[in-house]
Amino acid sequence: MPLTRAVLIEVMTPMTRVVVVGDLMTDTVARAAFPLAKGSDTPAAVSSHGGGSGANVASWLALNDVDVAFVGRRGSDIAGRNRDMELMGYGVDARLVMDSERPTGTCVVLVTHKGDRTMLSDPGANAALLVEDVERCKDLFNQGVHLHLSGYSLINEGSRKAAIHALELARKAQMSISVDGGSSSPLKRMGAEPFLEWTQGARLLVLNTGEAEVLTGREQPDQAAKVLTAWYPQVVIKTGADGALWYTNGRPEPVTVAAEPVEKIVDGTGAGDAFVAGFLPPWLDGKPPAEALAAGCRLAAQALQHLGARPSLDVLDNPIKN
Ligand SMILES: Nc1ncnc2c1ncn2[C@@H]1O[C@H](COP(=O)(O)OP(=O)(O)OP(=O)(O)O)[C@@H](O)[C@H]1O
Ligand SMILES: O=C(O)C(=O)C[C@H](O)[C@H](O)CO
Repeated sequence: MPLTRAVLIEVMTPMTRVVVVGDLMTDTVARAAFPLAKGSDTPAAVSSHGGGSGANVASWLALNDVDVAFVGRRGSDIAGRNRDMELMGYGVDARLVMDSERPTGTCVVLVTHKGDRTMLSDPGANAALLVEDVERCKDLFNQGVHLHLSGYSLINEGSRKAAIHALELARKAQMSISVDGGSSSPLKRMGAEPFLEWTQGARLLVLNTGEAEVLTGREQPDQAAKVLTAWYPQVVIKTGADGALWYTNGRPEPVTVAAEPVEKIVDGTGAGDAFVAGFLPPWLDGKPPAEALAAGCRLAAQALQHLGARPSLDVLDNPIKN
């Protein structure tokens, strides 16, 4: 290829390849023998980690050398500063708007010694992501770039308009779009219809089995995937210890891939987000779905083997640790 000025500029200024719009949290993980007896003083291992589904996907993508930008909102507190530094440490182009009124989102994750979990979420600043915040990052929305929208942003009423705006910008720029289901309980409270309507035009929907059942009423993931291809060209359903499946209309059966064996599950938090980050790059490169599913399962298996939703960086060991 002749080395024209245009080629040189392209080589020298790598374009953002994936834009993630979504939630950013601090996860406080407490590992203990649950359930707790009333009035008990139970020993627990408590640690603080970066979290939030959107930020998790962006971090894992950056760790895997994908040019990625993250659009979200944080508080003007130490937790927010740590999260900002952490994202930059991973190599994410972090476009965080600072909220002077709300704290950085926090999620208390209670984990049993077997790795089972319950999460208590306070979205904080995430619930105030504005249309203007997304509009300010308009430069990121270009043809050839992929938008991954964290379903939490759509489900949360406070950030919904901003999430819908991001989808509109991406559609206008003819970007490919993937959306995840957020979480089954709030999705159920919101109802399937609005979710299906707002996310029209997405090329890929990624769900766990609970979210798939909420959206379709089908308990069997393969059945749910078939129903969903009436709305989306491609559907991926994460099936926990079974692995994951991919389906597109017209195929007799979904492509399924078994989960990566994990000897000891330490903490399941963020395994689904790691799966998405593992799946997207080969999928965007046009690799066969089985290959992309396997890459998703591999990254999810990594996430299952440590505490917290994404690997920690040294920045979290600073004295300003939250
Ligand atoms: N027991 C397990 N053994 C191996 N891999 C697993 C296991 N559980 C989950 N995974 C991997 O993690 C991926 C995501 O898990 P899951 O289907 O539970 O989605 P999720 O509900 O979004 O996850 P999470 O809430 O933990 O982030 C699965 O597709 C699989 O690859
Ligand atoms: O594990 C999950 O289901 C999550 O979605 C966890 C979130 O990504 C997040 O880390 C919680 O703040």
